[in-house]
Amino acid sequence: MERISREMMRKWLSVYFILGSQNCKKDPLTVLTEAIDGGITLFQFREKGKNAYTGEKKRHFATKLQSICREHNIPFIVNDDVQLAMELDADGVHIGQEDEKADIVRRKIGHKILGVSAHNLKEAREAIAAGADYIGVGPIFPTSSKDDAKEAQGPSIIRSLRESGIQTPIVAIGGITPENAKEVIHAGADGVSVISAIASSESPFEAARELVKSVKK
Ligand SMILES: Cc1ncc(COP(=O)(O)OP(=O)(O)O)c(N)n1
Ligand SMILES: Cc1nc(C(=O)O)sc1CCOP(=O)(O)O
Ligand SMILES: [Mg+2]
Repeated sequence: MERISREMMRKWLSVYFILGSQNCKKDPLTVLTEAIDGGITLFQFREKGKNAYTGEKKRHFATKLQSICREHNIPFIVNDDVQLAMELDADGVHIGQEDEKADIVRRKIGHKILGVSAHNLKEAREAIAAGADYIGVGPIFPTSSKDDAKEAQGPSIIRSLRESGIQTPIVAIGGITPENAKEVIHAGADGVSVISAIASSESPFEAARELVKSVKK
């Protein structure tokens, strides 16, 4: 397996859905299936926070979500837990500034996809130097899905990273909805990453479809 190309990475980032059991009003497997039918392009397993599964329950839950992704050719990314990603032979890992160091993770995962969170130009440059395939930039808008989220920076952070010469694929995250998704794409993001816009929707299928439409416009 080779490192993913930037072109393919940009396509996969288009509508990137993140989910954990704690985010769902209904059965998470149904939510993921509906979201895939609605057109999501990438999936992240993020099982953390209050009442999150741990140990064998977490692993078992992850394998169920991974099977659904495999059936539909949607790459499966694991948040934070590099060991789980390797055990499951996931397609990649997403880590933040408080997680294991990106260069160490890159060595552990070989050519699997590596996503790294960055909040400014310095972090973005370091992530890229360490081998990130994409960077996750946020929160763009206020979010209630992450307890320790930083202050929202608005789409201008994406524009500023692009103007500073960052060409690595970027996905915007935090408070993104079908209504504001266009703004971050116009600012230079390759895609949008969401939890609540899909997971808290009455219809994850419709929500995903609306996001796909907004990102394409
Ligand atoms: C696509 C994407 N971007 C950013 C994050 C946030 O990662 P991190 O800062 O490590 O925070 P947690 O998600 O681990 O709470 C992400 N998960 N995905
Ligand atoms: C997981 C995560 N990371 C963020 C960051 O800023 O790095 S914001 C966030 C939560 C995104 O959820 P929602 O789409 O419901 O706002
Ligand atoms: Mg993290």
